[in-house]
Amino acid sequence: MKITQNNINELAWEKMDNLLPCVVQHAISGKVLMLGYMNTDAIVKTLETKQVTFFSRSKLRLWTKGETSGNVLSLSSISADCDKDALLVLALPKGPTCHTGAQTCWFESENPDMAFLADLEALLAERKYADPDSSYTASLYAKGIKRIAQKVGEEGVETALAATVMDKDELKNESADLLYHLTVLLQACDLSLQDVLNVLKERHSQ
Ligand SMILES: N=c1c2ncn([C@@H]3O[C@H](COP(=O)(O)OP(=O)(O)OP(=O)(O)O)[C@@H](O)[C@H]3O)c2ncn1[C@@H]1O[C@H](COP(=O)(O)O)[C@@H](O)[C@H]1O
Repeated sequence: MKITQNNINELAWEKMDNLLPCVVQHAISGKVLMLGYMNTDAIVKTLETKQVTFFSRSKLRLWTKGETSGNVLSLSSISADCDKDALLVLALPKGPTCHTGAQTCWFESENPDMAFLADLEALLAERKYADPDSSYTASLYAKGIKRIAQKVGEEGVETALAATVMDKDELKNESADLLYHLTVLLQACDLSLQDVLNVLKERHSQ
C-alpha cells in the first residue's frame, strides 16, 4: 500500500506501539541505505517536506536525516508491507547516508549487480570534471558528442558481429564496451540510464 496523507491511520499503529520500522532503499540502485523508525508525525513531515524524517528513539523527537550533516534523503515514495506494520521508503540520498561516511549503513555487504551499474554511472558522471590525460572517460568527453556517438556505433557493430559468429566471450566483451560507451554518451547529452529505464517501464505497462 502506497502511503499518502489520507491512509496513515490504516497502518498497524496499535500493534507496534505507534512506532513502525522503516527501511530506506536507494530509489535507483535499490541499495538498502538505512533503517529508522517512524511515528505518524514523522510520516506527515516526510510527505510534506519530501525529506525523510524519523522519530529518533535516542533523541525522543522528530529527526530529519541529514539535519546536521546535510546528507539528506529526498523522498520518492513510502509504502507499507503486507500486514501494514513496516515501511519501505524509496529515496535519493544527497551524500553518504551512514554516519561513518559510507554510502549505506550496510557497507560491508555485497551490492546487487544492478547497483554496480548505478555506481559506475555516478563515476562516469564525475569524470566530466576530470583531467583528460588521467582518464579515458574524460578524454572522450573532451573529444565531444560526435566522437562518443561514433564509438557507440563501432561498439554496436562489433557486438553484432560477435553475435553473428556466436563468439560468446567476444559478445560479452563487446557488450560491456557498448554499455560503457552508451552510458558515457547519455551523460554527455545530460541524460541518464534512469531516463532510458523510464522509457522501458512506460512501454512495459502498455
Ligand atoms: N568500463 C569501462 C570501459 N570499457 C571500455 N573502456 C575503454 O574503451 C576503449 C575501448 O575502445 P576500443 O576497444 O575501440 O579501443 P581503442 O581502439 O584503444 O579506443 P580508441 O582509441 O578507438 O578510442 C578502451 O580504451 C577501453 O579501456 C572502458 N574504460 C573505462 N571503463 C570504466 O570507467 C571507469 C573510469 O575509467 P577512466 O575514466 O578511464 O578512469 C573505469 O574504472 C571502468 O570501470
